[in-house]
Amino acid sequence: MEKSAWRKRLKARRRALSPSQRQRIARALPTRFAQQARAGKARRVGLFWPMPDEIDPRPLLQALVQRGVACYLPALPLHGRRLWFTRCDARSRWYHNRYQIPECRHPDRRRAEKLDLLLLPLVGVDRQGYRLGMGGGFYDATLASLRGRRAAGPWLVGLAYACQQVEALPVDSWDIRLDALLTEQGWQRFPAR
Ligand SMILES: Nc1nc2c(c(=O)[nH]1)N(C=O)[C@@H](CNc1ccc(C(=O)N[C@@H](CCC(=O)O)C(=O)O)cc1)CN2
Ligand SMILES: Nc1ncnc2c1ncn2[C@@H]1O[C@H](COP(=O)(O)OP(=O)(O)OP(=O)(O)O)[C@@H](O)[C@H]1O
Repeated sequence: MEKSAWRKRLKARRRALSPSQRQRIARALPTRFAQQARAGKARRVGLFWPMPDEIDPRPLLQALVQRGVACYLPALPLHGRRLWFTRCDARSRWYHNRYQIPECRHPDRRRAEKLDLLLLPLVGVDRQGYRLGMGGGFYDATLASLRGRRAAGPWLVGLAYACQQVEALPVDSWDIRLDALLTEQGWQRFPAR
């Protein structure tokens, strides 16, 4: 099956969750997140503002900011696909990007390489940690510089509903593999290559 067919199937799965299920899962994320020692130690964490049907990281964002962790949200670049990550705190100025996703402005804007941990949105993920996104190629392009020297970059953690994981997805040469996955069922670590 092609990536486009997988996207359709997996988007339908996450769309089927009820509002009360979504809310329960979102509220439990701060506790779930803290159950992994490496996550608890991260000082600079990249998250995302949810698009419709995606898992909602906002309760986690709020909990981390309160705990003094520096949190960052993706911002689309003017040209190309390499995302910026902008600090999210009381000083941030909010606006909507061209996909109507909220983004913020802040003097502290950095590249993914300069985060300790990056939570990635996804449409699907497989047993090996290969990720299927919305098809924009943004995260793949953002993380391409880390290919082969992953020790230098952030810990790459997919954040998704458990129903988004499947046995195996089609893989292209540019696809990045996740280090771990966090779902409502807990943490899963993928073996290093
Ligand atoms: N929450 C969140 N933020 C994110 C991403 C994401 O997947 N989730 N991205 C990850 O790359 C980037 C934005 N990527 C996007 C890629 C494609 C479309 C897109 O095709 N939108 C269509 C509707 C898609 C649909 O409903 O199927 C559109 O606007 O017409 C939107 C955003 C950066 N921020
Ligand atoms: N490192 C890269 N070099 C060249 N092209 C790339 C790179 N990364 C992604 N692309 C391009 O991005 C397009 C979309 O890729 P893909 O379908 O794998 O995106 P995705 O992982 O689903 O999206 P996203 O990362 O935004 O969530 C591909 O057609 C490819 O041309």
